[in-house]
Amino acid sequence: MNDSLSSSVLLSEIDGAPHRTLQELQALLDNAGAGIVFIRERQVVRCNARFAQLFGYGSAAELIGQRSESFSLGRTAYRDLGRAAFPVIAEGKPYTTEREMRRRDGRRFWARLTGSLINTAEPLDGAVWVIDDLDAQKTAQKQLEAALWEKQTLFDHAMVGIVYLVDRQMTRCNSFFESMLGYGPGELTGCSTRLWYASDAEWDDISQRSQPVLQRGDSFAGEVSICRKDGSQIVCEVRSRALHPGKPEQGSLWTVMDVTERRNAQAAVAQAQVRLARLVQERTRQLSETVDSLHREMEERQVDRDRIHWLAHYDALTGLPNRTLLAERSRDAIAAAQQGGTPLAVVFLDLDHFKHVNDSLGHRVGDALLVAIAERLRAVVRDKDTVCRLGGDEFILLLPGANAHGAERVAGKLLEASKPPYQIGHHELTMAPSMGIAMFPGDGADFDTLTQSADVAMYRAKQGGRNTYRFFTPEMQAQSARALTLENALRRALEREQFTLHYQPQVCLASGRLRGVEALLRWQHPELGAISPAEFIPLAEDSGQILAIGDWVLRTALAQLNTWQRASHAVPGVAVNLSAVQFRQPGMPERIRQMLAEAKLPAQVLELELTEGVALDDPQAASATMDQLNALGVRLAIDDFGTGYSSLSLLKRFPIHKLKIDQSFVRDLGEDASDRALVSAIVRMAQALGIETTGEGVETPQQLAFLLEQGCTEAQGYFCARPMPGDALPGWLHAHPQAAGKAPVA
Ligand SMILES: Nc1nc2c(ncn2[C@@H]2O[C@H](COP(=O)(O)O[C@H]3[C@@H](O)[C@H](n4cnc5c(=O)[nH]c(N)nc54)O[C@@H]3COP(=O)(O)O)[C@@H](O)[C@H]2O)c(=O)[nH]1
Repeated sequence: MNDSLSSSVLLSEIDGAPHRTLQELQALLDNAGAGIVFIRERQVVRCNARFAQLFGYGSAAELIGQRSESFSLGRTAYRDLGRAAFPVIAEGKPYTTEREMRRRDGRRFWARLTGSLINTAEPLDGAVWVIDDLDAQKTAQKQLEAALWEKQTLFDHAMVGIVYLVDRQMTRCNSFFESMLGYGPGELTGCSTRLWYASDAEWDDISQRSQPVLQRGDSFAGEVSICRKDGSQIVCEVRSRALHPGKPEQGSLWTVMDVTERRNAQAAVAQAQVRLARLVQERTRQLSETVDSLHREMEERQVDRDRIHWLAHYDALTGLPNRTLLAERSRDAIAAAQQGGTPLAVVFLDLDHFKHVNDSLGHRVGDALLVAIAERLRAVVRDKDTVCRLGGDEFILLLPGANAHGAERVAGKLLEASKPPYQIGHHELTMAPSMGIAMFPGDGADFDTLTQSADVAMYRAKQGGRNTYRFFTPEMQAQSARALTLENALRRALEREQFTLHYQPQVCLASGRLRGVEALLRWQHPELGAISPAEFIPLAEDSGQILAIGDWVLRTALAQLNTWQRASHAVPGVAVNLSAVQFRQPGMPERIRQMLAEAKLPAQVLELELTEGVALDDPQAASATMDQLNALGVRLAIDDFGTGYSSLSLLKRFPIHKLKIDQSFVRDLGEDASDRALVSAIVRMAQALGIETTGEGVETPQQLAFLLEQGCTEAQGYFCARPMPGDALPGWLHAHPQAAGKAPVA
C-alpha cells in the first residue's frame, strides 16, 4: 500500500466530513513530521507514511493489521505502556510518554508517544498515537549529559582550583579551590575575590593585567600570591578565559594551581644552582690555581732538573765542564780517536802558588781570579776542545785530534796567555800554570789513566821550576808510584816512631866553637829503608802531614837540647827547619812559645830556619809572624839563601838574625869565581845589616878558609861534622874540645 493509497483509504473511510476538510486532514497526515497511527483492538488500522518510515516499513499499507505490540520492546513493555496510558486517555486526556520502541529490524529507538482515544465515549473505536522520533534528540541529550557529567567530574575532581568569576565575584568554584585556600564547601561562593588578596594593590594588579587579555578573547596566564583562610600565603599559577569575550557580564573561568612548593623547590634549586655555580667557580679557580701551581712546580722542577744536571756536569764557579762531563766527553773522544786512528791529548794544568792568593787575599779574590783564568783558558783552545775545572786550581784540557806537536803548541799558548796580569778588583795578580801532557793511546788508553799520566807530568813540571809543561814519560810513572808509596807510608811513620833527628853542628868560623846544631829529620822505613827528607818533606807538605811531623821535630829537638844542657854539654842552641806550611799555620808563634815552655828553655836557644818562600806570597802576614817570633826571642834564619826569590827588601823588613848561604854556592867556591863573588856579596851585605851568615855544605878546608876570609860568621858541613844522632853529639864534642870551648882557638 503506497502513501497516496493510504490517504485515499483514509478519505474514503471518513464519512460525513466535508470533502475539503477531509482533504486537508489527509494532507496533514501525509506531510506530518511525526508518525501517526490509529490503533483499534491492538492492531494498526491506519498510519501515515512517517509512521511506516519510523518503524522501518516501506509503506503505510504494509502496516495495516500489524499488532501494535510489535512496536514495543516486548510484552512487558507493551503492557506497561497500556497500563500507564489507558487510565489517562480513558479520561479523554492525551497521554504522552517517552519510551524505547522497536523497529521492524529489531533496532531500538527512542520515541515520544502521545496517545488519545478517538472517542472517549467509545474506547473500542481505538486510539490515535502520534510518534516522534526522539532517538537523535536522546542521543544528543545523552551526549550532553555525558559531557556535563564529565565536566562536573572534572570540576569536582580536578587537581587544580577552578573558579567562575563575574565582576570579580566568585560565582562557583570547585572543592579543590576551597580546600586549597582552606575554606569549607560553599564558603567562598558569592565572595569578592578581594578576600584572597593581601592588599588592594595586588587585587587591582591582577585585574589590570587580566582584563584587557580576557576582553580580547585571549587566555590570560599569570602568577599571583593568594592568602589562605589561615593567613598563610601561597603562590598560584592562574589561567583564565572569558566565558563570552563580548559579554563580560557572563564572567570568566579561572584555573588556579598552587605552585608554592614548585616555586620553593625552584627557588631552592636556583639557590642550590647559585651555590653550585659558586662552588664550581671556586673549585675551578682552585683547580686552575692548582694547575698553575703544578705548572709552576713543573717548570721549577724542570729548572731544578736543568740546574741539577748543570751542576752535575759543570763547575758552578767558572761554568766550565766538570770532571763528570769531561769523563763523558773523553769517552766519546777516545772512541772517536780509536775509530779514526786520530790523536788525542790531555793537558793537566795546575796553577802555581794559587793557594797563596786564597790565603792572603781571601777566597773572593781567589774565586774571581779562577773565573778570569777559566776565561783565558777557554779563549786559547778550539771549540771542539774541552776545558774542565777539576776543582781548586786544577784544570784539565781535552784536545781531540791534537798530536804531541799540537798539544805543545796549546801548552805554549796557555803559558803565553797567563803572562799578562789579572786585574781582580784593585789587585793586579800574576798566575802561571804548570802543565803535564799525556797522549792517547801511548800514555793511557782510558780517561783515568790519561788524566793520571797528565797529572804526574804536571807534578814534574812543578818540580822542574813551575810555569812550564812536561810531557808524560814512563819514568815519571815510576817516580809517581814511589811518591804514592811514600805518601801512604808517611801517614803511619810518626805513630810507628820511624822518625829520628840527627843534629849537624854549626861552628863559629872565628872561634871554632859550637854555635848550635841543626836538627835534621831522618825517616827509617822497615821496607823502604832510609828516605831522604828532600824526598819526603815535599810530600808531607803537600798532604799537610808536615804540621804534625814539624811539631814532633820541634818538641824532640828542644827536648834533646834540654837533655844536653842538663848534662852540661856545650850546645848553645838548636836550629829547626820550619816549612812554609808550618810557618803559615795560624797561631804558630804561640805554639812555639808553648813548646819552649814545655822544654823549659829560653826562646833564644831556638833558631828557626825559614826559606825565602815564606814571605813570597804574603809578605805582610809573614812579617807579622816573624815579628811575633822575634818578640818571643826566637832567632830567625833564612835557609838556602840565594836560591829562591831573594828580595833584598826582605832583609830590611824582617827581623832576620842569620842568612844561610846555600851549599850550591859554597860547593863550587874553589872553581867558580861568580860563586865566590856572590858569597862575598851576601856576607858583606849581611854584615852591613848586622845579620850573621852561615856557609852551608862546607866540605873542604878551602871553602872554610874562603868563608872565614870573607867574614862569614859560621860554617856547617861535612868538613865540620856530619849530621849525627843526638846521643852522638857529646862524643863529638868530646872529640872536638875546641868546638866545646875547651881548647884555645887555633
Ligand atoms: N821542614 C823540614 N825540612 C827538613 C827537616 N830536616 C831536613 N829538612 C830539609 O830536608 C832537606 C834535606 O836535608 P838533609 O838530607 O838532612 O840534608 C841536610 C844535610 O844533611 C845536608 N848537608 C850538610 N852538610 C853537607 C855537606 O857538607 N855536603 C852535602 N852534600 N850535604 C850537606 O844539607 C842539608 C841541610 O840543609 P839545610 O836545611 O838547608 O841546612 C833540606 O833542605 C833540609 O832543610 C825538617 O825537620 N823539617
